[in-house]
Amino acid sequence: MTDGARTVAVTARNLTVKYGGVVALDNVCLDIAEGDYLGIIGPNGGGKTTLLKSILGMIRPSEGEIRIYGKNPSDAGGIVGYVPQVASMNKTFPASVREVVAMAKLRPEIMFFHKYTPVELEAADLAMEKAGIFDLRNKRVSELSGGQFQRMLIARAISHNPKVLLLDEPTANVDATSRTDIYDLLEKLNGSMTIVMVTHDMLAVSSQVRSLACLNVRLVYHGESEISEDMVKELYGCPIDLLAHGVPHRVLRQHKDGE
Ligand SMILES: Nc1ncnc2c1ncn2[C@@H]1O[C@H](COP(=O)(O)OP(=O)(O)OP(=O)(O)O)[C@@H](O)[C@H]1O
Repeated sequence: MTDGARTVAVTARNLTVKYGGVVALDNVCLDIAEGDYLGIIGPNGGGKTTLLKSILGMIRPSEGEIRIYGKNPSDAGGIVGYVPQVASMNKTFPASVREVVAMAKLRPEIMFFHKYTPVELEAADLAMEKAGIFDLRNKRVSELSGGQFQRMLIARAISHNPKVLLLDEPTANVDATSRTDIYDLLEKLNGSMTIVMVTHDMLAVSSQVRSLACLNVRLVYHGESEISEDMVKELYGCPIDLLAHGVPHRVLRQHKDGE
C-alpha cells in the first residue's frame, strides 16, 4: 500500500476494540510508514497491547479494520514478528535458547515432539547471531538474565525475517547495560524492518524512536518523537498520567538560554 510517495506498512482505520463493556480502543486511525521506528506511549490501560494484538490478528476489532501491507492480519502471519511482554511469558520453560528461537513458527501442541530440520535450525542460528546471543544457544531458558531473555525473544521474533517487528515493553525489568544493548540491536534491525515498540521508557522516546504515537483509548497524538510544549497541552488526555510522574519533561526539547 502506498500513500503518495511512501509505502505504508500498517494501517488502522476507525479501529474500535471492546472487551465486553470495556472500550480498549476507540476509533483509532493510524498509518505506520515502512521503515518507521514508532514508539507507542500512554497510560496503563490505554490500549497499547490491544493495538499490537489487533495488528497481529489476535484480537478482532469490534469496528474498523487493520491492514498490513494491504492484507488482513490473519493473512499477514509471515510479515509480522512479535515480542510479547515478558510478564506474560513462562521463564522456567524447559528448553534451550536455540529450541525456543527455532520453535517460533510451530504450533504449541507439536513443539515438544518436533524434530527440528536443518533449515529451521539454520534460521534460528542466524537470528541468534543477529540478536547477539549465539553463544547462549545451548543454555536453558531459566538460566538467562532479563536482558538475555529479551534478546532471545527478539531472535525468535525475527527468525522468519518479518517486515514489521512489534515489541511490547522490551526493556521492562532489564538493567541499564542490557537496555542499551537492546536499543542498539533494534536500531540495527530498523535498517531492514519497520519497528513498533510499546514503551514506558521515556529515554527511548527521546533518543531512539523516529516517531511517536500516544494512546489513551483514543489516539491522542501521532507524529514526531520530540513533543513540543504546545503539543503536551493538546495531549492533555494522554500525558496527564505521565505528567503526574513528571516524565514528559524528558521528551521535551531542552530550553535554550532566554527561552
Ligand atoms: N482480555 C481482556 N479482557 C478484558 N479486558 C481486557 C483484556 N485485555 C485488556 N483489557 C482491558 O482493556 C484495556 C486496555 O488494556 P491494554 O492491556 O491494551 O492496555 P495497555 O496500554 O497495554 O496497558 P499497560 O501499560 O498497563 O500494559 C484495559 O482497561 C484492560 O483492563
